[in-house]
Amino acid sequence: MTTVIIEGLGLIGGSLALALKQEVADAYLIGLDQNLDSLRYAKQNGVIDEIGTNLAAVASRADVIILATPVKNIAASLQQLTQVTLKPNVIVTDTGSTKQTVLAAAADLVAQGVTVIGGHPMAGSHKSGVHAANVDLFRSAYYFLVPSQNTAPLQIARLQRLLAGTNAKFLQVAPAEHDHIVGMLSHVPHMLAATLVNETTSQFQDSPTALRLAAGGFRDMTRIASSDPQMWADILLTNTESIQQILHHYIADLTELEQAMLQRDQAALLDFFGQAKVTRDAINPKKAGAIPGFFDVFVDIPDRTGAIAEVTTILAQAEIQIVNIQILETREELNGILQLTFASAAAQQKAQQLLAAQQINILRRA
Ligand SMILES: NC(=O)C1=CN([C@@H]2O[C@H](COP(=O)(O)OP(=O)(O)OC[C@H]3O[C@@H](n4cnc5c(N)ncnc54)[C@H](O)[C@@H]3O)[C@@H](O)[C@H]2O)C=CC1
Ligand SMILES: O=C(O)C(=O)Cc1ccc(O)cc1
Repeated sequence: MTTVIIEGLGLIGGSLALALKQEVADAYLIGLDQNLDSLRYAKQNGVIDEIGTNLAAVASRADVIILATPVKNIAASLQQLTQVTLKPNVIVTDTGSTKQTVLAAAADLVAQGVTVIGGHPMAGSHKSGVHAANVDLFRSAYYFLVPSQNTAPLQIARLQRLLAGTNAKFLQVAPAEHDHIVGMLSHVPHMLAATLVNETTSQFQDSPTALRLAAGGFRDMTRIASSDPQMWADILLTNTESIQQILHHYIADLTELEQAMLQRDQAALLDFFGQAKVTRDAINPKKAGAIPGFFDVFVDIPDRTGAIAEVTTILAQAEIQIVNIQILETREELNGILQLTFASAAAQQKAQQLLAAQQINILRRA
């Protein structure tokens, strides 16, 4: 039996639990969470086998311990584990979005000879909680592994085998390198998304309905502003240095752009937007592994009762799982657009074929 403890049964912990169960035949999962409803839901739905009381009480039984709470709590749990006698071969890993803080908090545990391998799956969602957990969440996404000093390569290979059910692509990096990469690709973009929403709300204070006019670009850029505030506060407080450096570059870039505009420097403006377009066009949106790694189908929905149910029934009958469903109100007087998100390219393609066969109008994009 492989006993796995997962602390934090939210979106990420819950999805990892499902992937582990699928891959590791003898896995026995003990779940811990401050939210009792999540624990009960996880037990009732077979996500875990046992509800744990507290980490210190169950840790000595574990072959693997996965910490999947917000980052500050991960650091606290790593400290807590120094007070427990763990199995000699145990692997302690986490899913936190920042790694220098986590690995620094693990130093005492590592000094005791415990294997600590930081982890960070680069897939997720703006949704949270165990109800949003999905066995396919990490498929084809990158999954950073950040070993501590002196980690035995055999232990890294063992962890990768245990996590093989995620179907993720593992990538080993050092803590500082990790924090800089995700600072650029994830943390600062989240700050910009939230700033866009807050600044716009504040400027539209006297016309609260103006936000409804937001077109596709604003919606695309701000989806991630719906993410969990606690998680993002922790991320900023634990990757401060990398984020500050990146922000300095952004401020300089925006100032330069402002100057080019004020000086009517058309060549500089064309160069600025041209460079961005060339790079953005080269990112293949269908290529998995980017954040968030989702596969969308956009459907034209006539404004009549039951139209959405027709679409979802066709997909349900074919047992195609919809990861997310959203009505886009980009064209208010016309038909609505239904955005259906699937977990894989195969599911996306099958859905497209089935809907088209039923004369449902598939749009190339929203
Ligand atoms: N949401 C995302 O897209 C991604 C998140 N991560 C990281 O994974 C970790 C978990 O994130 P999510 O699953 O999205 O969050 P979540 O909010 O869905 O789940 C976190 C879970 O931890 C529990 N929890 C919070 N504080 C606790 C404490 N002190 N003791 C016990 N349980 C506690 C909560 O009740 C919740 O069930 C975070 O460190 C986050 O930075 C990593 C990759 C992607
Ligand atoms: O939803 C999105 O686009 C994300 O950016 C998901 C995400 C959030 C936090 C991470 O540490 C990694 C991935």
